[in-house]
Amino acid sequence: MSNFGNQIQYQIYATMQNPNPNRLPVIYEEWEARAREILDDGPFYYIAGGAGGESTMKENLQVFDRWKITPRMLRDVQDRDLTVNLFGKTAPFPFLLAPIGVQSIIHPEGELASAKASAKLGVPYIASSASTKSMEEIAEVMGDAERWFQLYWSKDPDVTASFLQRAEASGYSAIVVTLDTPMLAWRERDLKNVYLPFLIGEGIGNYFTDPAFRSKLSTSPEEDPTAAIMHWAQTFGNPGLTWEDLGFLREHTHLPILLKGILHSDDAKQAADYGVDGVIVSNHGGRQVDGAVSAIEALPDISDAVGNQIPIFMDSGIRRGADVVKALALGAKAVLVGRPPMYGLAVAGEKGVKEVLQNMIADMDMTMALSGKNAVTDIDASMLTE
Ligand SMILES: Cc1cc2nc3c(=O)[nH]c(=O)nc-3n(C[C@H](O)[C@H](O)[C@H](O)COP(=O)(O)O)c2cc1C
Ligand SMILES: O=C(O)C(=O)c1ccccc1
Repeated sequence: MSNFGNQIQYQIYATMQNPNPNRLPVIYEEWEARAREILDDGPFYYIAGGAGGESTMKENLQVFDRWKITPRMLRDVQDRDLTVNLFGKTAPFPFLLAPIGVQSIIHPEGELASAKASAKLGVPYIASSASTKSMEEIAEVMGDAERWFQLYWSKDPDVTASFLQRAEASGYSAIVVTLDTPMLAWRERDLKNVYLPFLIGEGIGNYFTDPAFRSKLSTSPEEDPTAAIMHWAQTFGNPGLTWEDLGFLREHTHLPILLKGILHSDDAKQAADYGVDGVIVSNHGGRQVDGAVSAIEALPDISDAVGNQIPIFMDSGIRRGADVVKALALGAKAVLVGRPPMYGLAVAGEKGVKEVLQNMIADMDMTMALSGKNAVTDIDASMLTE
């Protein structure tokens, strides 16, 4: 039990008595604006941009406003419980760090900085297949802190099997299989800026260190990086996959398997029928299908369909504490945060990631308390009206 939000709020006001002109932002939009000042066009828009005309990306934020919380009074919210049970382990908060590739384009320390910040807070870190640092390097800086591995299911089954084996060996405790990105979408900003991080050798740390990947090259990535990058580009995604292929993953890992990118309740049902351990309702931050339904809009149907069978997670548009409360009320067990901590990374490295996460947790805690709930697990749809 805690009053996390009050403590963070107190800390902020305590330092304000000694104002520092270089203080880190508090407001989400200011983090984004500071990141914009720091990063060049290519990397900034790689992060901030979406697919096509970015209508889904905008919708991801706007749809949260359709739902209203009706706060309840006199319900003893002094000591609150923010913990959630994730596959048999207690997580301190209903938050995970979303898998984000190529963090070296944001900060020189890349994934190591965000992984360390997550580890310090106890927020599970989901390492992307497309990390610039290898999954083993990330694991090393995290000690025994909770971490999951996000799989981009390669066209080469040997590479997929090798990634699963390496993830289990280096202490990752769940596999997140991202299904919405068998290829990168039409992203106008990146095409305009002629910017694709992989072509300059960023975001392929897991592949260049992988024995199965290396065994398919006639010259090593160190001798001929261009050939290795070309081979990566040809095998990175697999648009030929079907539901029947899920058995391959089960054969190659003992870890819980979650499917990321689910937006239709029939797909969620199919996932549950295939024995998958969880789903992540997500439209990839509006980066894949422009015009796709927002994740928060898709969540209630999916919760109705499979909520009592498997845990449901959600991302795409979480910016503030109230967004988290609404997502939990609509059926998510926990949320993934993506762009906000990445702006923190751009502005202040590890410290920035920690600050963004901590403030969002504090905001969530206080919104929950002021709405009349003293435990994350008590948050339900009765709090909301449309
Ligand atoms: C720069 C960037 C890179 C991403 N890389 C990955 C990735 O490697 N794997 C993945 O599953 N999702 C990736 N995502 C999607 C996030 O995991 C998450 O779904 C998305 O950021 C949620 O939207 P939001 O950040 O706007 O809330 C990426 C997102 C961004 C912004
Ligand atoms: O940019 C992305 O959204 C993404 O998911 C990705 C895909 C491949 C490599 C790096 C990131």
